[in-house]
Amino acid sequence: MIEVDGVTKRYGRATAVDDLSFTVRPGRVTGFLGPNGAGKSTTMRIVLGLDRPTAGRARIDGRPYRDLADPLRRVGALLEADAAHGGRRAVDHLRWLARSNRIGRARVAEVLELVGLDEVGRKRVRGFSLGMKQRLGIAAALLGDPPVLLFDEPVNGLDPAGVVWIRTLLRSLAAEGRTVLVSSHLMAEMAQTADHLVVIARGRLLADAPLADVVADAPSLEDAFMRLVTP
Ligand SMILES: Nc1ncnc2c1ncn2[C@@H]1O[C@H](COP(=O)(O)OP(=O)(O)OP(=O)(O)O)[C@@H](O)[C@H]1O
Repeated sequence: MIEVDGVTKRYGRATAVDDLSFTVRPGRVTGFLGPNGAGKSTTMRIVLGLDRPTAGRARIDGRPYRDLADPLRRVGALLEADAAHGGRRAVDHLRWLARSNRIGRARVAEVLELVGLDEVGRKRVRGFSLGMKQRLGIAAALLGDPPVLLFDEPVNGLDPAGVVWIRTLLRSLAAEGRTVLVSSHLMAEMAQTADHLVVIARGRLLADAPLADVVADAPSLEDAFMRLVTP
């Protein structure tokens, strides 16, 4: 479970997140939607302890990120595809992450296979396409087999087969009882992937409801979204 509780984040005089509260529950895919600059990435960074809120707090399974021992075993995240150093081999990047969280080497081979990178694991990351880097980021997120997962725009750079693959993966992670929060601008994709939606704009909560409720009176999720975010 992810709890965001009265979180505000200001950068100077600009308010990126404004007294935001919501809970992401296990066993379903929760889509995190909002226009550019709505505060989605900032919120995810705060949940992951990468940014400090100006007010409020965020918890993962009841604890702030900084209190988690071996955090990769508690929460996995894909924030940006370029997190691995270009000069590193994919397998070494994952081994280094695994070692830092007391995860066995066998799991590295497992996640490489899971994301379809087993054949290129010994290649350097700088030669990877954006889609391959995205898969490597997903492998890192899954490394600790965590019950909580956050994905920021995971289908960026993926070809149509990759988009279907990530949709299937997210759905199966939720079906296994994990907590899955995924941000996206692709409404048609979200309509096929998410069970529940959290919609924000200008850092404020606009909707926290089942997908079916959000689209109930609209021809599509895109229409429902535009209605919600248009002031
Ligand atoms: N480090 C920073 N310093 C100053 N302003 C920032 C910083 N990070 C984010 N912001 C601002 O905070 C607001 C929210 O940004 P954020 O990246 O969280 O939005 P987002 O919903 O993830 O957007 P997008 O969909 O475009 O990725 C924006 O106005 C952004 O310019």
